Amino acid sequence: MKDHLARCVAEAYAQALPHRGSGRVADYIPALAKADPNRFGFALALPDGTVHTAGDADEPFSLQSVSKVFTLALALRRVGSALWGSVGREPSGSAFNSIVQLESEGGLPRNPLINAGAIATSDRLIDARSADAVVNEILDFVRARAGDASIAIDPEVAVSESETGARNRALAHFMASFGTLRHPVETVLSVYFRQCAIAMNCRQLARAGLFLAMGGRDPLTGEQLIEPHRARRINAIMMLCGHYDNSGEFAFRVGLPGKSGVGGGILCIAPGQGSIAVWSPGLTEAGTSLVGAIALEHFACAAGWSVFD
Ligand SMILES: NC(=O)CC[C@H](N)C(=O)O
Repeated sequence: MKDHLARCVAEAYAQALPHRGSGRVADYIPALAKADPNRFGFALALPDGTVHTAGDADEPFSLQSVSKVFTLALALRRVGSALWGSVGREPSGSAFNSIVQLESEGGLPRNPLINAGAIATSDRLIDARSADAVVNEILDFVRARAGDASIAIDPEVAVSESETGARNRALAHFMASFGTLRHPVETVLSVYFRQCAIAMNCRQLARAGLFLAMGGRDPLTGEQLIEPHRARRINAIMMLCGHYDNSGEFAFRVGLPGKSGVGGGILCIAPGQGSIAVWSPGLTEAGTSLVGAIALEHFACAAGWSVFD
C-alpha cells in the first residue's frame, strides 16, 4: 500500500512536471515576485509518520493564505462556535481580496478563508492578548505539528505585506466600521500579515495538516488538538471556500478539501488517509498554483482518494 502511494506521488509529479513554469507568480506583494516559477515540490504525509516527497519538497516557500487554516483551527479551539458571530461559512464566489459583499452583508465576511474572513478570524484569536503572543501561538502550533522548531516568519515578506497592504487595511477598516472587529485594525493586521509570511516547505506543511485528516488528533504526537467535529467542519470549509472563486473547479478536479495561497502552496486533506502539500509559484487567474492543482488532480486519481466516493 505504501509502495503504491509512493508510486502515486512519483506519477503525479511526473505528470505535472511538463507544466512547470506556467502560470503567473504573484507580484502584488513585491517580496513574493522573486519566487522562481520553475520550482515544484510535492509531499504526502501519512498518519504513521511516513512522508513521500518529490521535487523541491524541502525548499521553504511563503505560506500566505494556507496559514488561514491553522488560524481557523486555533480560533475555533479558543472561542468555539462564538467565532461564527464574526465570520460566515459560505463560499464567496469572488476574489480572495474582494470587498463588494462586505457592505451588503453588514460587514460580516462570507468565510474564514478569504482575506476579510481571515482578518476577522485573527481578530477573534487575539482574544485580548498581544499581537506578538498570538503570532507566537500560531508559530508554535505549526512547529509542533511539523515536528520542526526551525519554522519561522520570513521578515522580508512580512514587511512587504504590510507596506503594500492597502487593500487588506481597507477590508479591516471597513469591517471595523461595522463593529466586526474587537481589536484595533493595526493590531489585527500585525497578526494577519505575519501569519501569511510564515515560511514552510512541503514536507513540513504536509505533516502539519495531518490533524485535519485524523479527526483533529495529531497522529505524530497523539494530542487531540481540536474536537473531531471541528476538524470535519474545517475540511468542509476548505472544500467549499479554499480556493476563492476557483473552489468549485478544484472540488470538481481533485475532490478533496484544500487551501491555496498566492505563494503557490496548496494544502490538501484526504480525511482518514493523509495530508498532501504541493508548491509551485505560477498561479492561475484565481491566485492558486496552476501546477500544484494539476499534480493534486493526478495524485487523487492515481490514489483513488476522494471525499465523493
Ligand atoms: N490568497 C492569498 O494567499 C492572499 C494572502 C496575502 N497575504 C494577502 O493578504 O493578500
